[in-house]
Amino acid sequence: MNMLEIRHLSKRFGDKVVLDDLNLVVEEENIFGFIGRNGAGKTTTMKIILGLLEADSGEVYVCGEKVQYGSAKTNRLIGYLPDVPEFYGYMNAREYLRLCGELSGMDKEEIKSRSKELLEMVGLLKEKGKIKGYSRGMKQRLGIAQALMKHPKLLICDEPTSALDPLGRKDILSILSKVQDETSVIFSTHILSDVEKICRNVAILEKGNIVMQGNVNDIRLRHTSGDICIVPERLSDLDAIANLTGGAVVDDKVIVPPANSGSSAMSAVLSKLADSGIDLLKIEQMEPDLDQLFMEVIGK
Ligand SMILES: Nc1ncnc2c1ncn2[C@@H]1O[C@H](COP(=O)(O)OP(=O)(O)OP(=O)(O)O)[C@@H](O)[C@H]1O
Repeated sequence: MNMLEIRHLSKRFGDKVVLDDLNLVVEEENIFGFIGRNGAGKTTTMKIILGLLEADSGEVYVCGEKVQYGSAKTNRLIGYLPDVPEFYGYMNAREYLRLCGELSGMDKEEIKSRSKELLEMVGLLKEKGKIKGYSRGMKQRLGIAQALMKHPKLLICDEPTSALDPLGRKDILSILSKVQDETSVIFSTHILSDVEKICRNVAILEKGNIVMQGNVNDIRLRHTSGDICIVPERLSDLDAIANLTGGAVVDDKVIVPPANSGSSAMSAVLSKLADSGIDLLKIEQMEPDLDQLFMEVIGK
């Protein structure tokens, strides 16, 4: 079943078109990366999915159920972590989760056991202090726990790592990796290295539309330049390798473009080097990282 289906969604604010006939399907899966630069329309899309914002046209389905603007019915299926989660600072984490559980109609025992389980998962079980003393990373972790209280089928996280330092980001990524066993996650961000670490599939939102979508590894393979990078054990062998393969010396490696190595690039290069007696540290086909791809697809 599709966790999320967006059909022909359009939204403008005044004259500004933010979403322009947007179509997107997120299947039941692990972690889906929703990528777009600042102002691309990620938060707008999420607010429409949550029924908090009215679309001009188009439809959104969560687990096959149609989202109605102003109705919270489909939100029982969704856990939401906003980009800047708000809390009652005078409470501690346990009190806050208890309040969230009570407001959503969970019974006492369930609240107790689920809170304990989630606080343990996000590393806050032993934290007794008030939320007002929490770091941003701790608040994001508590936000994830709160969003998961009612075992949602889909967790939507709006830029959960953007304001965090590298350690805080690492914590959140590792928590989301654990969450995926139980819940599909949509993870919006403009930090592509985070996406590469945990997402299997991605969609890139640009100018109100999805300009690229698919499996991260397939996308990388599709866009590989075919260049082969060769790193010799001895730098003195660089020129000899370049001569044998038709490549060029770049810093401490040789880059062989595919045109010089025929259709089966790697085996052609390997056979040219086979009898040379040159020892190699590394030989690999180069793949672009998501940052490069992102710049390519948004035309920068
Ligand atoms: N209520 C509003 N009224 C007018 N313009 C709005 C409103 N909400 C969003 N916008 C505009 O819509 C565009 C998309 O905003 P949105 O917050 O969805 O982007 P985003 O991809 O989430 O960006 P960011 O990464 O900066 O959060 C922006 O140009 C923003 O200024």
